[in-house]
Amino acid sequence: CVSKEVRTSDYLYKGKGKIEIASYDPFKRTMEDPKNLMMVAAEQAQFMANLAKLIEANKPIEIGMYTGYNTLNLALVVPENGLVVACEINEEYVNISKPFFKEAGVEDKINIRIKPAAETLDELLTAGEAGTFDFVFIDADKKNYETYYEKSLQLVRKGGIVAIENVLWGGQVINPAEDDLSSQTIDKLNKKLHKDERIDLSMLTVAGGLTLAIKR
Ligand SMILES: C[S@@+](CC[C@H](N)C(=O)[O-])C[C@H]1O[C@@H](n2cnc3c(N)ncnc32)[C@H](O)[C@@H]1O
Repeated sequence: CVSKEVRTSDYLYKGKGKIEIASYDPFKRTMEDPKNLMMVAAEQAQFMANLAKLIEANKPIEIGMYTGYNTLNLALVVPENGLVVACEINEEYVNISKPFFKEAGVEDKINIRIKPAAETLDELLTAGEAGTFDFVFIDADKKNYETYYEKSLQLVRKGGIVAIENVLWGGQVINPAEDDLSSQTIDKLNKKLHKDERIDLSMLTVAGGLTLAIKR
């Protein structure tokens, strides 16, 4: 999520950290939304786009698109024949995203699916697309994180990356309260990943905590 402390972020954004497309700045537009803390930090979006570029991703998935800032970053690095599948449940957010996808000239590289993300992932699996995706960014409802992780791991190829956002959840994962289901779910998933032989794991203290699970 975006840090409330903007000074160091502003310093990082100077140069190539942040996307501004002609007159339309998706980051600025999203900052006008009351839920803007949900947006990924610009330096994190940049990092993940570079990572996707590094592994030559041409089929990423974003689970929880919100206003599309990170999806746009991904769409800009996939090749001409690439396609980002963007999962979002809230049509209002999708409508905010569309003008800047169009202005950036990447609207044809983004397949927005407005429905619960688990359904979209099942559709992709049923369509025989297991093992064909390169990069998944999980950033939606916490209670379904484990489901998203399992389905994503099936969908990515060997060497593909499943990135998971907010894995430190404000530090609450260290000792989750009894009534804090989100922290408990994330903590359980973090512990599972530490023992998961199907992946190589890297957990970064970027923003709210970012896990990179690389499929073996
Ligand atoms: C933290 S925001 C995503 C931020 C976005 N990745 C970005 O970087 O700007 C989480 C989003 O997930 C969406 N969401 C919540 N539950 C969902 C579900 N079951 N399926 C699809 N999207 C969902 C919310 O509407 C919200 O827009």
